[in-house]
Amino acid sequence: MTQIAEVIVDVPTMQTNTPYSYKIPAALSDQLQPGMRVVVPFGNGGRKVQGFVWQVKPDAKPDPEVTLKTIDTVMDPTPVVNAELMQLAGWLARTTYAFTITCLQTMLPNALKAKYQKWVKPSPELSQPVRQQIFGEQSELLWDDSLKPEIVKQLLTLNRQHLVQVHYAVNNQSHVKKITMVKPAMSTNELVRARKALRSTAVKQATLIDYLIAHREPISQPELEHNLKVTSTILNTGEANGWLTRQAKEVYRDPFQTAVAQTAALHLNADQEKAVHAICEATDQQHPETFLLEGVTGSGKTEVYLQAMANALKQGKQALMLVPEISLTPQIVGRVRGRFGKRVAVLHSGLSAGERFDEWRRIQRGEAQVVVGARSAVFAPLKNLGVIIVDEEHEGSYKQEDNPRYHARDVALWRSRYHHCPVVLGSATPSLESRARAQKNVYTRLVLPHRVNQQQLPQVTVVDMTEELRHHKESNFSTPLMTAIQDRLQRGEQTLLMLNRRGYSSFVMCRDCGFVLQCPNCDISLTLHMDTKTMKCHYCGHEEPIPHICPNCHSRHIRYYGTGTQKVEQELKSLLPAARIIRMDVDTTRRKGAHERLLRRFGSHQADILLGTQMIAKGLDFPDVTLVGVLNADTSLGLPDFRASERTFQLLTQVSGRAGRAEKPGQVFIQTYNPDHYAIQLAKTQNYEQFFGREMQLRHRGNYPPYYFAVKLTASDVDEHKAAEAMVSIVRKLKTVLTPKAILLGPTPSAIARVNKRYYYQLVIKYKKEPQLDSALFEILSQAQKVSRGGLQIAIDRNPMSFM
Ligand SMILES: Nc1ncnc2c1ncn2[C@@H]1O[C@H](COP(=O)(O)OP(=O)(O)OP(=O)(O)O)[C@@H](O)[C@H]1O
Ligand SMILES: [Zn+2]
Ligand SMILES: [Zn+2]
Repeated sequence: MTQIAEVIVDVPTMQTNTPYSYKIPAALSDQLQPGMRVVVPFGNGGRKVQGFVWQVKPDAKPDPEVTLKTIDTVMDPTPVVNAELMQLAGWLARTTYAFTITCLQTMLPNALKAKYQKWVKPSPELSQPVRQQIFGEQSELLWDDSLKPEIVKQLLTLNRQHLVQVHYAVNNQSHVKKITMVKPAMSTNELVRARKALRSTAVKQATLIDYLIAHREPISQPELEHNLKVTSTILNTGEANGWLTRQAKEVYRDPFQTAVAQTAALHLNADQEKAVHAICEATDQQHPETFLLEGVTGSGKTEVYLQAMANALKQGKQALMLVPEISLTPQIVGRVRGRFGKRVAVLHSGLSAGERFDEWRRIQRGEAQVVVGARSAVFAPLKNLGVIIVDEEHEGSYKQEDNPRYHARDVALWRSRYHHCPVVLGSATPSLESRARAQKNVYTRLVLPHRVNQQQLPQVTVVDMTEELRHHKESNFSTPLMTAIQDRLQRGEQTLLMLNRRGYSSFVMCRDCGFVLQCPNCDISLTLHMDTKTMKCHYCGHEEPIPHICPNCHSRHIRYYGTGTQKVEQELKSLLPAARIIRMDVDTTRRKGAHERLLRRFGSHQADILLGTQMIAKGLDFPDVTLVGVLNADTSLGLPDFRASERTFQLLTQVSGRAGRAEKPGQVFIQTYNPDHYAIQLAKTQNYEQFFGREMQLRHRGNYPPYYFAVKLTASDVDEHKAAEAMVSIVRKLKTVLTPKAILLGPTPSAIARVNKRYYYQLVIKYKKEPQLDSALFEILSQAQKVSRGGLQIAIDRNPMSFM
């Protein structure tokens, strides 16, 4: 009998969902558990790859015909993926058309992801002079970016001639941070004796012994050195003389730069009370119920979440709260920390890899009971969930755009079934999908129809910009909005101005020939960035200097078009020289913590106006903001996508909701060229229910989600022909398995047909029930794997956020 482990291996060019069998070496025989990472040989070259133990079979009877390879080493003392997450990975792979290995890696912090080092070593046949020239005295060489191109070229040739051998090593990147702790190693009496034996000139040593006599508890070395003003040399002496011992202690990196004041639970109003009660009951009865918490902006949804989470903790359970792009909502994180203090772990992309790894370990070891995080935090290894919150559940950022293309909301629902705990989906503007499910009683609807403290919703005015443009030219500000801003400045109240970023970036155009500078790699024009004085491509990152002469006709009449946030800021400064403005966009928030700093400055009244992109629309709760202006409501409306109206309505409602949240009433101006569009008209009255009814009718008529399911397939290749051909043959294949009721859109070139030198073709399938679709898609995927070395890539996106 042999001990065998089924291992999911990490081989990008040969992915499959089937695990490979490996022999377990005797040394690991009763150590190996599912969910541990291992290093295994793979393929004929004996190349080393990382894998996850999927299953351990203690008494397998392997096929005698097959010689099994043996596991090299194990990388973890305990499993890094627990039983629940293993099961979840399998489910994700099946439902998102992804590979299990990709799913497993997505669940783990980056520090635990495989990193490979390529090493090269000389074969015995390699001549001594060449060996000396390339390797010197080293027995092998790390093959990385630092190698000179000549050497790389030479190595490639030698490799083909089998005169050198390349092998891969798996690198463990999970560094645990440690500090040195110092503590006395002698009894007080012994230390007193040692003190007496010192020469009178040994002042520093005397200080150290005095300290050790007075303090028996360990202290960190840096702290001790700082307190006593001694150097490490003195501590070395102390250790050599046996006065003290030093020991490394594991510490966590602290991702929080600021402390927050503790808060107590607020007294709930009747609607909040009802909601909290329902959620707590589901937690207490271990009922995996899904709640849709539909509460207007400023209705106190956060307080409902906090009290539901507190109840879960009281039951000895844990709570998970997802927020969209957390770095964008530091206020929310502050509130959770204010209520639960050190029990909170935070996971988001703003953390360094080390900080993230430490937060993850605190969760895994059960040291954190509350987790707040963005999309991928839905995989936090909490073992005993009592409630899951998905705040702003309609947000598109919960859907991952790359493999595995999962939606965090779906994962949250899966985990709720696993843990038998409720999920709360909260929003002022729920996604149509969720609201439709509540309609069918699949979800339980909870409603907070009023703002807390009986405050009114803000008064919204829609400004017709075509009309405005007749009076004055080319300003970003209509007269009523400008008057309102001036009024706020006089009263010392604050203003929020939002610029709809999409399709609103600046570009340059030649006034003589109309030439617009395009990205050489993508079908999209380059964006002007004044801070770096460059033209940038937002898709592939290409960058070049701003042209001063037209590359096409050599004219000098280049015009800088469009109004990015920078331009609006300039105009605002010239119109209102006294106003203090904070600008918030990708450029001003790139540095770590910048976002939070800017918001703190605004919150403490160091500015009158916060001007920003979509990132200021959500979650902000500033009592003195009484005016909100939307400079261009239309750009998101103009997108040729079925969700364009929904997105626009959500955005306008959310941003309007930032005004008048405390005692003072709020006012909103929405500038638009489509004043009569229903999404804008209904955002004006913040009438979600009416918008829902209207939009559902349109979706029904157009056979769109949520009435239909959808899958989007994309084929891309550097050769346009190959991409198109692949799509055509996929369509041919699909037509043989689909029922006549399925609706195919395409194949067509994607909205941006070329990105980073690759051409994209797509197909959208709308369907209600297609029993054979899944298996057909998996077959397409695995066939694409086999030919993918040629460059063709196939992507499958179930329930895509857009059809573009
Ligand atoms: N029961 C209550 N009593 C007094 N104040 C409350 C109560 N509940 C919430 N608040 C306060 O009301 C304000 C708005 O609440 P909150 O930010 O939770 O609203 P929200 O529904 O999440 O809004 P949005 O969707 O607009 O972000 C907050 O400052 C909060 O502290
Ligand atoms: Zn590009
Ligand atoms: Zn020109």
